[in-house]
Amino acid sequence: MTPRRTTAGAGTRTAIIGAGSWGTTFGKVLADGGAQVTMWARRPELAQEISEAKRNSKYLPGVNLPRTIAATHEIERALDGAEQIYLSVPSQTLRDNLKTFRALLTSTNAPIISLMKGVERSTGLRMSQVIEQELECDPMRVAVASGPNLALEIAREQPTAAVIASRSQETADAVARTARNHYFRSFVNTDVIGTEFGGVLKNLIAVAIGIVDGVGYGENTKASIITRGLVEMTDFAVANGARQETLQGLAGLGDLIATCQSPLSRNNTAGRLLGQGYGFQDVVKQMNQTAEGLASVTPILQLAHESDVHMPIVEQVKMVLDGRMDPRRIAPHLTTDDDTPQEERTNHGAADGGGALRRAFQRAFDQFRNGGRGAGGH
Ligand SMILES: NC(=O)C1=CN([C@@H]2O[C@H](COP(=O)(O)OP(=O)(O)OC[C@H]3O[C@@H](n4cnc5c(N)ncnc54)[C@H](O)[C@@H]3O)[C@@H](O)[C@H]2O)C=CC1
Ligand SMILES: O=C(CO)COP(=O)(O)O
Repeated sequence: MTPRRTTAGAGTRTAIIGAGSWGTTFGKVLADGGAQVTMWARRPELAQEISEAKRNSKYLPGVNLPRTIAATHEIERALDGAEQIYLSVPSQTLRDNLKTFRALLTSTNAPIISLMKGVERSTGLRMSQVIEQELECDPMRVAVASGPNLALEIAREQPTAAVIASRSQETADAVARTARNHYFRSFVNTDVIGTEFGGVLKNLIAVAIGIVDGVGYGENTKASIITRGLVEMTDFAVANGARQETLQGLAGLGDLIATCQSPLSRNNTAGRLLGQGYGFQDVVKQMNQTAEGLASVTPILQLAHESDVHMPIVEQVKMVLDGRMDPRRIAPHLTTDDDTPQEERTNHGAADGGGALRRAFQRAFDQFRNGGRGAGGH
């Protein structure tokens, strides 16, 4: 079947900063949707391979990239005339990259879209917050993309969906029209917090699932951890300003299923090595791609503590990473939990006595008070 070339985003000039597996795959998604794509690769030889051979053999072996895709190691060329700018570097390197490229990124009003799924280890900030802080830019210019998006499957043009979130509906819509083709469809929402935390938190549950796999436990244990993991994700995200329904969508449940089920997942793979008894340092050495969950565990638990959210599964991941717990003891609940029967509760609005409702009113009041802009929490 001749792929139907979407017209909505056709011709949009896009730049992608980061030529790893996801940046390169997303460049293919955009180019296959008719956008003009110029990638920035740190290494000149990688830029050359992408531009000339239309390959990225290290990250996407066997995948032919669109003939129209270009790449350069010169950031000025990559950003020249870009109408949309996508960021796809490891989360822990974002701030330094923004500092390096600040002048170029602040000399344009092009939307900046985060493709990343981590929180900054030193501050606990989400990627959109780091962008807004480092560039001192209008939050309405910033969007994030997330969802069940294992890069290699998408690079092989297997159909999937994503969600584009921005506080600006117009920005989200414009990006979704560009990030769309016959095998990739973007939905939109305005819950940046929920969309980002969905992508960050599913990585932590995926590490737990990998541990279970490495230990050799079966589907019951995995299903219990995925189910209770979604409760932890939603409790945490709602307590930090997200909308509950976002965690039940593509960026939460959807991505959790994909990442927990797939051997393609780097977080799942890292967990499996831990479950097999490898120490944290050995796991890091063996991972030749980014496993964001390993760096997000500590800042997320710090944020959970500050927002009084109990995350027994994530706490166990931390204990395994620190060598304080035998991976074979991992369970959907902390074995140190008291033995009082716990209500299963999946309605997160009740998690904190209706606090979610109170926060929704607070957010509306903040937006009213700030002339339509949200509270500092975006
Ligand atoms: N790979 C996937 O399936 C997906 C990944 N993501 C997210 O995309 C983001 C990027 O990850 P991947 O592309 O998967 O990682 P990767 O490990 O495949 O590639 C990382 C890229 O960043 C480059 N890099 C490393 N240090 C850098 C620095 N200091 N400055 C600039 N570039 C640097 C590497 O050379 C490499 O090209 C992560 O936040 C990840 O969670 C999101 C959806 C899917
Ligand atoms: O985010 C992803 C799928 O949506 C990729 O997951 P990993 O980072 O665990 O490989």
